[in-house]
Amino acid sequence: MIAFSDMYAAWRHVFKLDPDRAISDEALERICLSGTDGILVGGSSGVTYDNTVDLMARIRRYEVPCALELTGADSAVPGFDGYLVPMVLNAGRTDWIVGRQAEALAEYGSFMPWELTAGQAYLILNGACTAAKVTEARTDLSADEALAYAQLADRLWRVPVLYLEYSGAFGDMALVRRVRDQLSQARLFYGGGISTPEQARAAAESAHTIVVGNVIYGDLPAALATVAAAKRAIGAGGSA
Ligand SMILES: CC(C)=CCC/C(C)=C/CC/C(C)=C/CC/C(C)=C/CC/C(C)=C/CC/C(C)=C/CC/C(C)=C/COP(=O)(O)OP(=O)(O)O
Ligand SMILES: O=P(O)(O)OC[C@@H](O)CO
Ligand SMILES: [Mg+2]
Repeated sequence: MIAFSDMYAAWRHVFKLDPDRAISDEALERICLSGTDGILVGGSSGVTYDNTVDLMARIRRYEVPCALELTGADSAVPGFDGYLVPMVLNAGRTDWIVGRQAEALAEYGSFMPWELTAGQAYLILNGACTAAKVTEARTDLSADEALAYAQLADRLWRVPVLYLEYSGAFGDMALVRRVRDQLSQARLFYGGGISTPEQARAAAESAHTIVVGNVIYGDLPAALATVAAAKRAIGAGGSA
């Protein structure tokens, strides 16, 4: 069996599916057979055990790797290929950085499949997205501040995944590249506003892994077209 760390280290393109949003069987089949490297299951609100287990079971009809972003102990469903635990570096309150995670681990840590689990340091840079609002993130960062948060996660905490989150808006690719270029060991995930092949390609040339979410629900053909574009991108994806 392939280790989870080897699995996500090979991801250049993933789709993010939200358990709280409806998707037809036909659309799900096209997503799972698209050639994407993996499916991330996660959302900022309305994620429950029932809607997560339901979505996982539907994705499991296909061979595509599938990981869960753990946003609450209540929705920690067994059976995924891997688990990512978000910690929001620029959250307004410490409970979104380490507090809620520590509370969940105090209660359920002995049940954690650690060999399938990785920490995921989020830097949220679009103040209008749900995750920014929920965590009261300080998103008006200078480039130097963003780079400092990235160094903290990568070099001090040695978190294996750093996630630049612009959910709903296409981000600053020059900044994404600067962050990637200074990383020592973390893999850089970029997500936010990718809805065209050109954006997918630019993002895939700037980050190691790109995450495509909302466009799935608004324009499925556009979402599917991001896969080939990311795979054609030159450079970044192969190495952390
Ligand atoms: C694995 C398993 C079976 C274990 C069993 C034992 C068990 C229950 C262990 C507990 C595990 C654990 C450590 C849980 C901690 C969970 C927790 C409270 C984590 C904190 C998560 C966090 C910081 C959430 C804030 C929001 C955030 C960063 C979400 C990430 C996902 C995201 C940004 C999705 C995009 O959201 P979307 O809804 O699409 O947003 P838009 O509206 O902008 O589109
Ligand atoms: O939904 P979009 O804007 O594609 O962003 C993807 C992902 O980063 C959301 O967590
Ligand atoms: Mg979304």
